[in-house]
Amino acid sequence: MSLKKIGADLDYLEGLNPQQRAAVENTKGPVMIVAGAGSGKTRVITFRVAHLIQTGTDPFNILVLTFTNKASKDMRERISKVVGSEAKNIWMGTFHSVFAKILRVEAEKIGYPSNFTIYDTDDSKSVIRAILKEMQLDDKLYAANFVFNRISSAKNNLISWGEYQANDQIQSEDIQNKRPLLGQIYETYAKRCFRAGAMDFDDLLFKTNILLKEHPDVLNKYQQKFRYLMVDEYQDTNFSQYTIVKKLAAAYQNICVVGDDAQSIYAFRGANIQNILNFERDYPDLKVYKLEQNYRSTQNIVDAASSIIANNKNQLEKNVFSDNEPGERIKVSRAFTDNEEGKLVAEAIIQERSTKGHQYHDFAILYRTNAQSRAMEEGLRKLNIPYKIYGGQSFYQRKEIKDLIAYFRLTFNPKDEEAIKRVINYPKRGIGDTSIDKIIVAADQHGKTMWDVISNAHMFVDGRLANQLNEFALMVQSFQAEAKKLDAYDTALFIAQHAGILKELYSDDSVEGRSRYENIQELLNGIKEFAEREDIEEKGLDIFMQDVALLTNDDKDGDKNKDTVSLMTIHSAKGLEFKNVFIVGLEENLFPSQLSVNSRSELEEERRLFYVAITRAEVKLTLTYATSRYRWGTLTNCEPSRFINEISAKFLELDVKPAKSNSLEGNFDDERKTWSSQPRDFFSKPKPAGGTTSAPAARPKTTSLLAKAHVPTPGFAPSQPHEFQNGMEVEHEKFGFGKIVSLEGTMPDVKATVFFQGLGNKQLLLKFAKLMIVR
Ligand SMILES: Nc1ncnc2c1ncn2[C@@H]1O[C@H](COP(=O)(O)OP(=O)(O)OP(=O)(O)O)[C@@H](O)[C@H]1O
Ligand SMILES: [Mg+2]
Repeated sequence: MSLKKIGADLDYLEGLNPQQRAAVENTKGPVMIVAGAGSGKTRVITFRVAHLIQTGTDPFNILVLTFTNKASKDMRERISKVVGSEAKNIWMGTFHSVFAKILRVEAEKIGYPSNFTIYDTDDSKSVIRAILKEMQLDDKLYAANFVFNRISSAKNNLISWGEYQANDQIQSEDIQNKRPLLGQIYETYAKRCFRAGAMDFDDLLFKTNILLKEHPDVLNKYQQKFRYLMVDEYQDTNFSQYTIVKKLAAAYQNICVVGDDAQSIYAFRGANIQNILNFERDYPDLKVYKLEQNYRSTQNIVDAASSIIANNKNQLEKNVFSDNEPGERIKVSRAFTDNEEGKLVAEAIIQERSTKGHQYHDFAILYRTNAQSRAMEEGLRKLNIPYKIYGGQSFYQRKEIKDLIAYFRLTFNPKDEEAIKRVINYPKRGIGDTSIDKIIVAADQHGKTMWDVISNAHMFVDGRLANQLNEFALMVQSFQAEAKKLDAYDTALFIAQHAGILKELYSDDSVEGRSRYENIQELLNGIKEFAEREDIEEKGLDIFMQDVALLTNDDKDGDKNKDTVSLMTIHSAKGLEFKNVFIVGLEENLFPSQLSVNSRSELEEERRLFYVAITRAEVKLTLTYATSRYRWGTLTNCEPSRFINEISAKFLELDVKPAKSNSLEGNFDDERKTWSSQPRDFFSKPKPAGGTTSAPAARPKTTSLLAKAHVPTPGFAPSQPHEFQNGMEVEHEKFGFGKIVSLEGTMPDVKATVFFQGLGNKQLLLKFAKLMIVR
């Protein structure tokens, strides 16, 4: 055991049970903890790092890999409470952010500029679409999404394009699937990215593997540097990540991984449970610690979670118990529509908050898909409940933000072809698609990059186009010159002004235009904050840009201290905990998702997702479902999820208000508020599977009233006449309340002109606008 630093305080060890403490103090050699949710795995890593530092390890020698940026930020904060400011020197972050940082230092060794661009998923798909167009391939057979996933999965399994093409099994698979050209597309894609000095997300790991494999000196350097490695959420690592960890740990073998196979929810992205099993094989000296006590949740929640996961065949055996109070039963609530579900959750939050003394930040609403947040938001807004949505469309994914960032990217990496394509004609400068095609053809013909052609335009194209390109090149060069002199904020402002973006957005005084302008201001404010930070020395825009492609909404802390309800998908809730949790949309074909119900392995993954969701709750858990909901523009009948049925009845309390027309009611014992004599049949529905209809059988007699108050009218189902009329008062998700001025066209393309207070007339296509009738 390592020596205690003189005077170091080791009191924190008191906050650990004997198994946790052993795992914390045993810092040498390989350690693995596979244990259930809430058993303190993350706590062990946190305390272990603190302990290493308190007993004399240099924080620069510690590498901790977490699943989200937020997780690493929280962990660092907790460690700093024990070790003070030394905590900032720990290498800690997601795989992507840590290895992007290392690649910036080492990029030239593998032929990349150190200021390489990180292509996000949109950029990658745009490159793929361009390639498909050039190769004149059927974009249904070779859908960009499909091709992207195929390339991604090859990279995550460390298969280069050369190996892909040479692998007989892969080739025959592709031929069988009538897509024999995937290998060639992969090759062109990889070369295109390389020519643009760009790496996609998967490259950050794939190229790290290449770097460590081909440069033993670099491998050795990082093995010496990272003498202690720790990985949280190890069950969700893919092969590429597994290999990096294995290589780095090879010299000292001080590696500690923690995870829970029952929470593996990223198989669709290549995560491989095999990595847990391999670990035992890789390190024969492995010490395995068992954590069995759940400290997070009430007994009811823990036992219900165990009863759910027991339905999965494939799992490692674990015991879990809670010493906390038995707690309340899990509440199951039914709504008739998704909008009513939102209302019901909002009302429950108000009530729970006043009866339990919880604050808004103690509540989380978890859903399977981002689209479900709309109904929740509406419910919360109506009761003035403050909330924050995590994930979803990131601030950094908005068009105007990406446009300005593309100018920044171009400034530091003029080879970046996706950035060129994005802004060469934005704001408009008369360089249209035909001109862009000319640039690409010239670049291909001469083996040059697009930037070579643009910056020497007169050598490659003639006349007017050459002049326009020359002007564009001079502008970018002026940005480069300013970036050398100015700090991040002044450079960014200079670019926003001189590229014409600020003026373009300022002159658009529509609601959307104004909000885009505000978003640009918000980005500039963020850059200003960065430039004014005192804890960093280099304040150039290039430094700010390094991580920007990896940032998500959740990393913006604007409202960190606000007391808000959290809304997020279950995938983003991993590792988190809240006193009071709502899991909404527990319906067949939504959760479990429609695509998963035909295969055991996918259904088991959905069940693990449900297990993750349940185990986020500390004291109170509510499950909700709607009997009808709008999906893809039509009202759809929904059945309660099979997952509710899988929870043993003794853990549940049903709150399904009497509704004579609903077949569920017959089984519900209203007085005892519990299961009837045939609990397990309770949710097995005799009704036909969720077909689409405008008058679902399960809806209550009050349908017409509800329709006026909450339900989007089924008017925009293509085959039906709509219910809108001139003069009707309606509500729009974004524009608020308005009045229909006129209606034109026939279904499904009826266009409504609606007058909104303060905004004037707006034309909306009924089939997309999701207008609700108020009166
Ligand atoms: N020995 C302990 N004493 C008191 N509280 C503890 C102890 N161990 C863990 N906890 C608390 O229990 C909760 C769950 O711990 P933690 O988040 O580390 O679990 P986990 O195993 O990482 O969960 P998950 O699988 O969901 O990521 C946290 O609030 C943590 O502070
Ligand atoms: Mg954890």
